[in-house]
Amino acid sequence: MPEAVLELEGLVAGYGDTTVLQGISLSVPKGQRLAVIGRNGVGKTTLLASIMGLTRQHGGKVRYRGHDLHGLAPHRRSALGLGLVPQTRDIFPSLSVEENLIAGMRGDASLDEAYALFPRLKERRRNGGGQLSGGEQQMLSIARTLMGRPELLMLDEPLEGLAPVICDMLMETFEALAADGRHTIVLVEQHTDLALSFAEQVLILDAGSIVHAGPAETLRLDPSILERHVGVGLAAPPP
Ligand SMILES: Nc1ncnc2c1ncn2[C@@H]1O[C@H](COP(=O)(O)OP(=O)(O)OP(=O)(O)O)[C@@H](O)[C@H]1O
Repeated sequence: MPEAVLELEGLVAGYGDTTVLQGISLSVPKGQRLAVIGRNGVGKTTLLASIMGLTRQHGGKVRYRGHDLHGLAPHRRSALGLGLVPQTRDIFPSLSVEENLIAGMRGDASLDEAYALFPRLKERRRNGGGQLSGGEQQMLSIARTLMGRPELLMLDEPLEGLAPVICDMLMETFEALAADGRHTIVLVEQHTDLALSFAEQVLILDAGSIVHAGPAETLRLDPSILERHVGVGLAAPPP
């Protein structure tokens, strides 16, 4: 059994006095690709934000490589190896692409590496973050997070609002990151078909609780589980 990179035990967390996550337990082994799906507002973003230390933890435990993260600020969690690409694509609009990347750098991370992953960013390196298209901003947000050398990479709806050709390119990038042996990936995604084709394991959240957990294959073979918990089936395969 590979070592667990991330373990949650009865995590209760939310915003101020309000609890959103109602006791989440999970274990993510090193190198796994986990997808988290569920209807709008069920707590997917709150789950990633809580692992990163951006919400109030009311109870339970978050462990990264066996270390209890309770009370640790987000930047300390980044330094340990956690990385979040937020839904809001947090980039500095007034800094250039290159300056954004440099701001996120840690250890032996290099600009060449970011540009090899996303050649488009090299072409746009002198442009301001705010001048980029939605797809380029997402590339920059992902590349900036990778500059922090995360071992646990959490992606919050990275395809939202992007053209299909960009979605395909980003999914290929996630495949490559998952295959390089250095990343454990947690993907929150509304495109259920893409999430299931990427992931090995899937969690379905509803009202802040896990209502289904298991291999992606189970959901591909029995889409009624998705219909029950997410309200959508899978797209029919092409003829
Ligand atoms: N900053 C916040 N302060 C207070 N409540 C919040 C905050 N952010 C989210 N919530 C609430 O927490 C609940 C879960 O929201 P969350 O964004 O985690 O859901 P989600 O599953 O990611 O939804 P979506 O798919 O729409 O992004 C919702 O009821 C939402 O209104």
